[in-house]
Amino acid sequence: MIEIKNISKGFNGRTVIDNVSATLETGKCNLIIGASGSGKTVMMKCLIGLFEPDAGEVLYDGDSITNMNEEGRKQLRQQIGMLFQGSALFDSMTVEQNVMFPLDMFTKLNLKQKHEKVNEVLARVNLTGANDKYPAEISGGMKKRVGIARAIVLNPKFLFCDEPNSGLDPKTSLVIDKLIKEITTEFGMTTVVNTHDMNSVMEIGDNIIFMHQGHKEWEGSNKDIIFSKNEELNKFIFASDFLQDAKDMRMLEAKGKIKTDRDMDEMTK
Ligand SMILES: Nc1ncnc2c1ncn2[C@@H]1O[C@H](COP(=O)(O)OP(=O)(O)OP(=O)(O)O)[C@@H](O)[C@H]1O
Repeated sequence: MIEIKNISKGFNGRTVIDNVSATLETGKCNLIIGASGSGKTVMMKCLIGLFEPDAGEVLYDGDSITNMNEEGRKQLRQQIGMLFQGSALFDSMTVEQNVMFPLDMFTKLNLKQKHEKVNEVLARVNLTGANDKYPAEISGGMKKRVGIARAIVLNPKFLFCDEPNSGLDPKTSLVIDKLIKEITTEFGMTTVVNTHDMNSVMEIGDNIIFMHQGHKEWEGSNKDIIFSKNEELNKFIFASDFLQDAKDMRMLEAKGKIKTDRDMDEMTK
């Protein structure tokens, strides 16, 4: 579990994160959503300790990263897996070498053990046999899966995914979303996803934090979102008329006002 307690952060006298508190739960996909510039990336950097907040603190399973010394942070970082926006694979390394990298850096496993671990995580992301390929030889979706394999190879307790669907088609995005959701449950990780992909929000949003102009405007699940009356959230989510119509339909459906396909036909006559 990650607890965010009254975090604020500013640059050059301008507040960018304004007194945000939230609880990011274990075994769940916690999404940080919001328009461009709303503070999602700054928030994520405060969470993983890349930025020092001006006020407030972040607790990992009760331990405050804000007050941790360098050694404590180093140990914590080994429990954190990161999936970067562009996958951030090393182009000159094979898939296997990319996934093995954290094992080389942070463990004393022998080569046989490292091979076993790499093969185990590659199998988990459905990339068995891709060991010797180079990033340039695989698709964007496969690169993300290699990125996920590398992020989970040290069995992290916390997984951070920055825009995991950027550059992917909707079908491949769904595969990546489902994979993130599955491994989160399977390994009991606290997963934090920074996104503005509405499909992801609806698909994997167990706990959604909506950022607006640096503050937490709304919090809820993908089940709550459709009924939210928050004006800013609705403006953000239902930015197109098509989505607004879809929301109206879903609400009628949920209230039992649309019962059959024939009713739907009547309504659209
Ligand atoms: N290092 C920095 N120095 C000064 N201002 C910064 C810095 N990093 C971010 N900002 C400002 O903080 C605000 C929030 O930026 P942030 O990158 O968190 O937005 P975001 O919600 O992640 O946007 P996007 O979806 O486009 O990535 C922006 O106005 C940005 O210009």
